[in-house]
Amino acid sequence: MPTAPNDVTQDGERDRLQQERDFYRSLLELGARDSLEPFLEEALALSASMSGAKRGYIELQEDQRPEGPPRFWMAHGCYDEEVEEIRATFSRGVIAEALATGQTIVTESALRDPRFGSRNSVRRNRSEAVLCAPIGASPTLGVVYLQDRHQPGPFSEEDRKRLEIFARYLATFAERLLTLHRQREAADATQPFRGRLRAEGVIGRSASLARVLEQVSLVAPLDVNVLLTGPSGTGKTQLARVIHDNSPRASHPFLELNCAALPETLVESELFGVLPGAHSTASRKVEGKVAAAEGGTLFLDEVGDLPLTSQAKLLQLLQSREYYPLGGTRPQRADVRILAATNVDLRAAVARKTFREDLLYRLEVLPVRLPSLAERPEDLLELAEYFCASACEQHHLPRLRLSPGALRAVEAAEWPGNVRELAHKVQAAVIRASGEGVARIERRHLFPEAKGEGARGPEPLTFQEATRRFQEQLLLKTLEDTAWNITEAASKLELSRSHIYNLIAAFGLERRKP
Ligand SMILES: Nc1ncnc2c1ncn2[C@@H]1O[C@H](COP(=O)(O)OP(=O)(O)OP(=O)(O)O)[C@@H](O)[C@H]1O
Repeated sequence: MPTAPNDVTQDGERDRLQQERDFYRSLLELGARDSLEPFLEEALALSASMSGAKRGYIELQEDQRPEGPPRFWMAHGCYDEEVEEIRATFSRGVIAEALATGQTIVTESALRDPRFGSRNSVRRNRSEAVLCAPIGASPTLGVVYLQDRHQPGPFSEEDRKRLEIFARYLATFAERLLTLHRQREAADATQPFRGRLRAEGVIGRSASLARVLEQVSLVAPLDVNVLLTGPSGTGKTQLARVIHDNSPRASHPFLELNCAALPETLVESELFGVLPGAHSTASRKVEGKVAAAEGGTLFLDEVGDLPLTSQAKLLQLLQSREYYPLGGTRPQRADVRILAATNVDLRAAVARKTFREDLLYRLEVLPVRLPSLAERPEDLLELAEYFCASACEQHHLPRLRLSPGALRAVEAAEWPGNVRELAHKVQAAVIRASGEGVARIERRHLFPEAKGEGARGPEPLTFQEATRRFQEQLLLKTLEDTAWNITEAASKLELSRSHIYNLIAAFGLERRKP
């Protein structure tokens, strides 16, 4: 039966109302964000889906310095590795104009627009339809920049009005988040020492970590031995590397020897090398780690497991800077800095006579103690988010996020294996969640072994959450089945295309790389 014109109008109105409802719901979720990265990502996806834009870019200028590079930015509609390139080619001319004037820029074709057509970035990027709205007015906090529509043609007047209203909301949210960010940065106790050190991979902002970085900044430039102590998995090896990287020896080798991983008979040949004829199987010269680290740093992990005979030889090396390779009769000179680490109490080992006291004094000229995670709970969430992002990058997965429930579970759990255990748990959760095709890591992905309620128990599913997950999985499957053809997916699911875009943004779905 043909549809009556009235029905068509009613359908259109219903669709419009539904879209509006979806939009305000997404806006509410956006307003509840408390960190900048997910906020920018969702804000941009929403702006793009609202206007049917293929690509987009959003930036916030923290200090209102339009001439400097933006502190926070995000691109949409491209893979991670394309972002840098795209960011460089997005029209700086259009963005700069919107930032400087506080006015929305809309053009059918930036390429043919006399205001922008001569700009290199516009020509390189062959920018056609562009819509760029400032976020906030006096001061302008940033811009949302949209380019190229899924449908041919320019952005409409309606698109412009909607983006301007949206940018007004964004300004309020962004201001709150920038203030929060500034407060957090001010609360970062490690900040004063990070300026003096190259320690980018060392995550955390607690006062205990700051003390460690302070000590490291003092010992790194000096040519003294350092003993790193602290429980297993707290970052001793990582810190040894930081000491080396920040020392005058940084351009020379950094070598590591795990004293516990080798049988007693091999430790010395690994350390000092072997000359031909040293024993029945030594037919050629084997270089030891001390020689290989010449001019650089040798890190002895689990030094407490070094056999007593090797301890005597190490002591000789530390005292005289000389050593004998196995089978050698002439001493070799060595220019090597020794860093050592232990997670056992070496004083107790001295008392048991399994570790030489004179060696301990030589090694711990400057001891640095790494705190356990329990001593710095304020670093937990940042570490978890960092390991989540690096696992996604390492496994070439779309960017997953830890749900609020998962983050609460991280805080509530105990981490006897410290940072290493946390890193492994988060990595496993990333793999489980991506295997299920969901975009958020839940508590059950982190602690699948836990049964029942409690800190590590699986999250009880509300009807609403179960429905949300079902929708997310169904949408993702349909998108994959249709090779992300939005029109086809919309027709299969009997939804409007804009509804599909809204859902993609709301669930944070991203197309997997082929
Ligand atoms: N503050 C940190 N920021 C980021 N990663 C960290 C941090 N601390 C530790 N890690 C990571 O945790 C893992 C374990 O750290 P590391 O091997 O340095 O610990 P360790 O104290 O030497 O352990 P062990 O005593 O077992 O030798 C490594 O992958 C390391 O990169």
